[in-house]
Amino acid sequence: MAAASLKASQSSWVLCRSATASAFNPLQKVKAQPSKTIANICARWATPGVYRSLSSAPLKVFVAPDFGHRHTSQVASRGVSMQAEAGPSGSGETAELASKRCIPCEGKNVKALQKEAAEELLQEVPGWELLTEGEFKLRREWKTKNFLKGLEFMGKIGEIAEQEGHHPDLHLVGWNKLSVEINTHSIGGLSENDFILAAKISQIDAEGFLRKKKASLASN
Ligand SMILES: C[C@H](O)[C@H](O)[C@H]1CNC2=NC(N)=NC(=O)C2=N1
Repeated sequence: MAAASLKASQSSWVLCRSATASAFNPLQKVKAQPSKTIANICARWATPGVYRSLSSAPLKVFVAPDFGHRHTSQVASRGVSMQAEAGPSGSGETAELASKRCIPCEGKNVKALQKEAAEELLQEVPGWELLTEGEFKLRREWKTKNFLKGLEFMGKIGEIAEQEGHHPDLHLVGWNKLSVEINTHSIGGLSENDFILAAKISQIDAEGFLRKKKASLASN
């Protein structure tokens, strides 16, 4: 699963989540203190994520969903980025998007998203990438445990697509490389439907289908 790379934007909130929570808790807002690193601020939660050590300008960092609790001191002492993987629970924004329903693609209400709007919504579906060569699309890839698990995972995705009446393009190549591409065929581009479908797919508990990926430490 592609690691979620999180964007930091200039504002003053650090958003943390409780590492003990099994399900996603409402994000805990913690005022960023320029003097402390985000790791220290979130030490109590120590959720792995892409942390940026606080420069003078406080940063807003959405902490990626954790994939198992990391040792606090490791995070605090390093004060550097820890690359998290977008997990099944996704962020609070993913859950909100996933709670929506796709609207009929043939309706006149389906609006094509411009690039800026698509990039904004992309922040709510960590792990997905935006393709802008030709028709805009969302794309995500996984390495599955084996070929049959890949087909099984595709089946789960297919069930959601049928429920939503909105369908992705599914590819399973090289026996275990599963990739999903989504856009709205009726408009030849991206609509909110595509992000809703991506969010719902991100909510699938894919643990049983995917090869385990070792989390890695990366410098800031
Ligand atoms: C009739 C049927 O609902 C439409 O053709 C739906 C089916 N699924 C779809 N899926 C996607 N991704 N885009 C569409 O425009 C679309 N249209």
